[in-house]
Amino acid sequence: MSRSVSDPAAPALRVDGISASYGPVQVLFGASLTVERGEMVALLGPNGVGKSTTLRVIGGLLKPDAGTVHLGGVDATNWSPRKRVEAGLSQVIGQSAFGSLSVVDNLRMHGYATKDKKWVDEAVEAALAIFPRLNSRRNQPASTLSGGERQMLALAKAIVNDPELLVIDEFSLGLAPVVVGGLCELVRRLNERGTSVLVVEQSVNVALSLVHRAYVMEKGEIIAEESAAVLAADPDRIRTLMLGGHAAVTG
Ligand SMILES: Nc1ncnc2c1ncn2[C@@H]1O[C@H](COP(=O)(O)OP(=O)(O)OP(=O)(O)O)[C@@H](O)[C@H]1O
Repeated sequence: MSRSVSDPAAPALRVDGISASYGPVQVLFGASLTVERGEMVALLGPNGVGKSTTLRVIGGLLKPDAGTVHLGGVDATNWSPRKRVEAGLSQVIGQSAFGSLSVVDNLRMHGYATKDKKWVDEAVEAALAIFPRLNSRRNQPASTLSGGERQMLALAKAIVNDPELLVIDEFSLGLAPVVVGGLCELVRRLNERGTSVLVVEQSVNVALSLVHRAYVMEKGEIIAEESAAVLAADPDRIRTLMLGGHAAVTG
């Protein structure tokens, strides 16, 4: 499926009624969410409620028991992870890199889905230009990078993919606030260029300062959906939701 086949009027991502399990243990119970084109959305919730599992289903790393995943209006539920990447999905999950390869080679490898290798070279340089710190370590093995530098590399890889939809799991984890600020700025820039964004983020403040809209998940279900500005203005409600409170939403 090439990117051009997707429907420009359709949402970048539509997850509809997803249920998923690890062996006999069901983790997701009919979760639904949408990311419109050009939108930045957060998926929030307490630990262990199924946020990362939702991202795994979106990326094709876990097959759902029920429900569908549409990318750009096209049913991608049964697509391989690779086909989803080719359709414009880029995921930043953890800080995985090929440790023995240099920063530059890690970035080049990430352009594998792109046929235009000249474009990949340009994209690698453009991505490195955004991160001078990473650029100064361009020929160093990825295994020698600090945590913050690895997150920069993970986002730089996403840029090389030039994604329609960027999905990020926990980019602020363990990073200094100044680094997180820089990463947020980069995500904003990508979004301004047209990339839609879905982010799972432990820090509610970081997430709400970045996104337009947020969903809150509890026990594998979406229990609230709100504009980020409305949610940010109501710290009591955020606290209740993040502690896992159905009552706060329905009441
Ligand atoms: N590979 C796995 N095998 C079995 N159970 C798993 C696996 N991965 C996650 N789980 C379980 O599924 C549930 C949901 O996990 P998930 O990682 O999706 O939650 P989360 O909301 O992302 O949590 P956190 O915010 O702590 O990262 C948890 O109970 C977790 O222990």
